Amino acid sequence: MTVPRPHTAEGAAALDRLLAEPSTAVLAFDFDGTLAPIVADPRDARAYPGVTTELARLSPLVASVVIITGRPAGLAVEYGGLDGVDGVVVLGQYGRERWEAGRLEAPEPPPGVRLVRDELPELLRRHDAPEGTWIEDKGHALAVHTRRTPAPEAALTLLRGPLTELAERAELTVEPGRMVIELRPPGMDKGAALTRFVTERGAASVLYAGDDLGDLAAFDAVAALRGAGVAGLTVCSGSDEVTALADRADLVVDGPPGVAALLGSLRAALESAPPRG
Ligand SMILES: O=P(O)(O)OC[C@H]1O[C@H](O[C@H]2O[C@H](CO)[C@@H](O)[C@H](O)[C@H]2O)[C@H](O)[C@@H](O)[C@@H]1O
Repeated sequence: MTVPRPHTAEGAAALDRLLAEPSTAVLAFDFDGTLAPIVADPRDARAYPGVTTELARLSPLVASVVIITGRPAGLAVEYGGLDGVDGVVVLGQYGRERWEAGRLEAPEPPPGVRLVRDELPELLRRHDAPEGTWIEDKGHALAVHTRRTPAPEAALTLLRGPLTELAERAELTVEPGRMVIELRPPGMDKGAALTRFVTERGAASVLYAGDDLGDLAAFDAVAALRGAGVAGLTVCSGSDEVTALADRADLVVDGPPGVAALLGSLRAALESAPPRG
């Protein structure tokens, strides 16, 4: 199984560096839509078959494997079976939380989160949110999901204005995503989280794979890291729902099955590489 070739020169150079010097490479992944297929109920999301095993085999071959997700870190660990991946780090809630070796670090949520928690049900009633609209309370943030309504895009359009107004009053950030609008604390995003982690590890190369609008900040971070001499490869887990990432990515694969295949090909290439030295 050969590793698919990125279609950009920068991406191809980063892949070559990653394969030549894996011990200085960071492999970073989003969770939903990238490692786990999108499902109607967020509580049913699980890693695509084979993904966790491939991550576990890749982890000792590279500097670090890190998951950067909008999910609470503990939930991503549970849904992804990530406690079976030695050395993995999970940066949850867009980088506010850090899970590593079974320990979770998280700051207190800002007071605006409580305000949103208190007001959101009444706001949805007042604006006739359709049947199927669902509030996901993530402790540090709240997400309003419309995937299970009869017309998810129309429901998002209906709620976008009122949710933005509430977020402003609560001094929170609006994070749009796949059939979801999240109200979350400002001051951190996946780009800042990725930059901090790559710098902490002193990596010479980074691969970042994502599928949703929240991953664009990480793509921006990869571009900035290139300017600082870190070889960067962006991978889009492609879908019909979000096209903005495919336009920016060095490599586009076919959703979580494509990501799983990419992991397998990387692992096979690294395992078969002759020892260096
Ligand atoms: O950063 P991610 O790991 O991609 O997490 C982003 C959000 O993903 C989840 O919602 C999305 O996946 C659900 C399950 O497939 C799907 O039902 C929903 O429509 C998607 O928006 C999650 O529920 C959010 O908390 C995450 O922030």
